[in-house]
Amino acid sequence: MSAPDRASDARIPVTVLTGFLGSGKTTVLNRLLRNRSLAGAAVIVNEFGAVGLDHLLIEASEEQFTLLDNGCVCCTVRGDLVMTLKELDRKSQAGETPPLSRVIIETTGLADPAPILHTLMAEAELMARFRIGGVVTTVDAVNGAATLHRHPEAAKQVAVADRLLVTKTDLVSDNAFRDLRHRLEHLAPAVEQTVARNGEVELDLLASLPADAAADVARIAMRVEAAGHHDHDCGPDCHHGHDHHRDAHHGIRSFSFIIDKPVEWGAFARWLDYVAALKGEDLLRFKGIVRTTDDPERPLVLHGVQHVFHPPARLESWPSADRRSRLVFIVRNIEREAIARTLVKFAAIDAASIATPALAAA
Ligand SMILES: Nc1nc2c(ncn2[C@@H]2O[C@H](COP(=O)(O)OP(=O)(O)OP(=O)(O)O)[C@@H](O)[C@H]2O)c(=O)[nH]1
Repeated sequence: MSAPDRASDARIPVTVLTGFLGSGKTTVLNRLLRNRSLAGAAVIVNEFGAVGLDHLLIEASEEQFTLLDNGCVCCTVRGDLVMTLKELDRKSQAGETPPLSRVIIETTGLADPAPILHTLMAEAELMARFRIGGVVTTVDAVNGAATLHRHPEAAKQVAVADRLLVTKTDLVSDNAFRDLRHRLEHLAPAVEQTVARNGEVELDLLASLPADAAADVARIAMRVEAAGHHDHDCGPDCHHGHDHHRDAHHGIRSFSFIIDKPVEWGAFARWLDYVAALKGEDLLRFKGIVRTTDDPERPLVLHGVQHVFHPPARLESWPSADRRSRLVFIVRNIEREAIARTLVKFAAIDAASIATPALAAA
């Protein structure tokens, strides 16, 4: 099928928002969604792990929001993505939801965006209604260089970008920032790099991406290929040649804890310091929503990305009826049981009040 003439292209743009674990995708998304021009946008979020927290932290209405948490959108739930897009379009055309102006897909931090783009572009029926509205990739200035070195998915995310958003520049030196910029220029030549501090981006970011930006399959393939060939200096920790599906069996995995009783923050914070110090590099991502004894009605939201633990943020109220503490880990070579033992020992949490999601649901 030939693509419609761009000048009169009335298809709905689909923007892919990607970037490695904890690099700031949700922070950027929330900032974008506050913009009134995105009122008619739908958001599809794909989460890695059994217990997702992003759906609680994304400031989108229920009507706007779809969570795909049954697997990764670049492989196992590609079909779900296609079905979700078709359903969003159907509802909007039938007048069941407001007219659809745009779709934003937030990938998991481990996703390879190229297969996602290929999936969308391969569906003629879908492409009659939607167009690829660009790929925006967040790169964390603190962990970015090491992550690009160790995780080929991260390099691919950069390689297919139409815009790079460098986040957390407030936490690094000018030299480190300059080095990262050079590295990004190397991986994605001629792609504009923008600083996005705490998610702050220009209001028309998505509209400013080139029309049908990433629709050139050959260009995507070339860039992804190039990204794979740049890291000649891989060290022993490099995961080149291992896609995340194999990594899921060779080390990268997700597990969660649900804690019934409120936790004492002092002990809990000491436990976090301990885990970060001991497991930092292999603790790829930690997210938590925590009920503390001192203020149980206002949960704390916690984010850790490798060695960096961001300051906890206090919510004014619980985002859903479930008021139990929930902790999500995405790790490499760390056993759930090892973390569970430290929770009991350092955070002084009664082992009986810690559950796996499956047990908790029972
Ligand atoms: N200091 C600082 N913190 C930031 C910045 N951008 C994001 N963060 C923090 O980084 C943490 C992770 O941000 P998220 O937006 O959840 O990252 P993400 O990419 O959506 O994470 P995953 O989807 O889990 O991979 C949060 O604590 C954010 O507040 C920034 O520019 N500066």
